[in-house]
Amino acid sequence: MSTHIGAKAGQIAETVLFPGDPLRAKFIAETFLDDVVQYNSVRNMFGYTGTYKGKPISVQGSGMGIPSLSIYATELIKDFGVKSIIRVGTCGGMRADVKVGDVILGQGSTTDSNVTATTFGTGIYYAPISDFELLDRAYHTAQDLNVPVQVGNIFAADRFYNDEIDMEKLADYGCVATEMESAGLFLIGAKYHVKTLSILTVSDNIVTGASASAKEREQSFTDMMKVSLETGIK
Ligand SMILES: O=P(O)(O)O[C@H]1O[C@H](CO)[C@@H](O)[C@H]1O
Ligand SMILES: O=c1cc[nH]c(=O)[nH]1
Repeated sequence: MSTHIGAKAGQIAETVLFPGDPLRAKFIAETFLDDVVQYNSVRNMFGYTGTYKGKPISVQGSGMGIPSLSIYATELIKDFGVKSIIRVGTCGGMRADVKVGDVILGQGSTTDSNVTATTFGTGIYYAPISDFELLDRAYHTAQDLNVPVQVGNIFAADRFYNDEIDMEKLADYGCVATEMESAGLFLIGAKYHVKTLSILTVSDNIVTGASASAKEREQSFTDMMKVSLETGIK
């Protein structure tokens, strides 16, 4: 048991799917996994281990934002020996052609969070990137499943409600979608030499104002979930 995860040693698989919403973790476990055991309910940040196509895999809620995700990612790695973490998240499309329901693979993540600056000090603008092997696997898995994906730079924002940032300029420089965790996850992956990736579904579009409901965010993004599960067990 760690400070925030009430699992016993050996209860968490080496590969973890990592949605922000703990109810999305519950949905993935109950919908796709066999022989499921719930190992965590501390703070209602649900965590489950089961098997997918006979292979062990865990699903753990991360909460929202880099500070919350960092707690769970660090404990998964340091206290439970996790080797691969795949974020299974929602995001806002930053261009009009990035539509609700589209699946995005995070190649790298730009951020306004201080985590990169406080890790390396003044003048170093570290560029957090995902693990290429996981990215490559997810890309080809999506092709096999006939799920169209876009691959790109994810803007991980510290604030969900934010009119201070020039999102148009970021989009012009290649940012595809915005969410709140990827840069923190990729940074922790680099620190502990653990594989990390973000597989995201567009839940709304910040240019057009299109939006999915909370129920859809929790349950209906099954393409992303299948790509994540297949990537996780390969
Ligand atoms: O749906 P999740 O995975 O929580 O991801 C997105 O949704 C939350 C904001 O509504 C933030 O955590 C953001 O990154
Ligand atoms: O963090 C998020 C998640 C979804 N949509 C956004 O615009 N931001």
